Amino acid sequence: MVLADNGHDVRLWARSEEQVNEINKTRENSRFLPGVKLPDGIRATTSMEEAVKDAEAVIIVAPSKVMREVARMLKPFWREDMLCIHATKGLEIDTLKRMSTIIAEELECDESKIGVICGPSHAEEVARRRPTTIVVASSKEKEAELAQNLLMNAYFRVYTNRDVLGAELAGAFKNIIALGAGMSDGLEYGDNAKAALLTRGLAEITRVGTVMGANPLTFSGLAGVGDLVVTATSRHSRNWRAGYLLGQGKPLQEVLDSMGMVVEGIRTIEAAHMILQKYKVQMPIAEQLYHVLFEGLDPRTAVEALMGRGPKTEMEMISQETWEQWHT
Ligand SMILES: NC(=O)c1ccc[n+]([C@@H]2O[C@H](COP(=O)([O-])OP(=O)(O)OC[C@H]3O[C@@H](n4cnc5c(N)ncnc54)[C@H](O)[C@@H]3O)[C@@H](O)[C@H]2O)c1
Ligand SMILES: O=P(O)(O)OC[C@H](O)CO
Repeated sequence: MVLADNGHDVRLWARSEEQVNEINKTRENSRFLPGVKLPDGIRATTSMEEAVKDAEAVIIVAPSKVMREVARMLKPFWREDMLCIHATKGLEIDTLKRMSTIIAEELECDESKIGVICGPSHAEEVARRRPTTIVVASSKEKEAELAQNLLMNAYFRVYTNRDVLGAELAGAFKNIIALGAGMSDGLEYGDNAKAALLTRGLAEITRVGTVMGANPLTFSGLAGVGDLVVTATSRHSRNWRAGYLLGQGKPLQEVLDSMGMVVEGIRTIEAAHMILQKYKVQMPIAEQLYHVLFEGLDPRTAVEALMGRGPKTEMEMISQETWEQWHT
């Protein structure tokens, strides 16, 4: 919608013929964005070739679980001169790879060709043209600026950032903490507990992101703090809602069945469980969430475990030893 509002010719690929027909005939996507009239400049299609042919830019927004599959479908029609960015907030669980790596592998291009857009932007509000700010990260300054020019308008403000790795990790990890904040709300633990989770959660994801090579400042920006705030507080947030239902004692499968949309945080908690073992970095909140989601731990016991940890300094990020292990 943002691109169409900016006067671009937009083709929207989807796999469901029913949804494509609905969009083209009624200008509405009644399942995901009921009540929103889509601009005439958007043409939906089930043909990847038709969607991508002659395009200047391609934006991929598939759930992380199917990113590889979708990028593989794009490959025959992809050209090196196309701008390619994604908006997916997750990791590949088995390999811990980021989405830009997966896309580059499938398109057989250099990873620096792939950028990411992230930041606090629930589709429900962007589609109603409510003021929104995002960040586009690309290691190529020119490509970041091209994406900025394509997307920016009066209600959609776009910043650039060169730290693709940091932006992707911040976008994926904030879902873990937002899910934890939802769980805290589901347990009716109040505002102090939620503020603590968000603050210490930000410290936790910044710490692990830095060990993995991110610029810590990216986590203070729109991709980190900005998206953490929106995902942990918005009524539109799937991750917060899933956590809320879990905190109320609903079983994981029942929660997933009731959502009807992707909840990236759940898979990212699985990934974090592997990351903390691989990078030997502490992720206490993610670890407790893993025990709750996948090992049946009572959420109240998880909170007791977090509160009962030994005394610490607030400023501790990572040990010199850990830093040297990953950066020398
Ligand atoms: N919804 C938002 O406001 C928002 C904002 C920013 C980023 N994101 C990110 O975008 C990604 C997708 O989220 P979403 O909100 O669109 O999820 P969603 O659950 O609302 O929609 C997922 C879409 O992917 C399609 N899909 C599922 N499997 C597929 C496959 N194998 N091939 C092709 N398409 C397939 C589904 O049919 C559906 O249309 C996530 O990583 C999410 O974090 C979402
Ligand atoms: O609805 P959520 O929790 O998946 O969050 C979606 C986006 O990341 C918000 O920017």
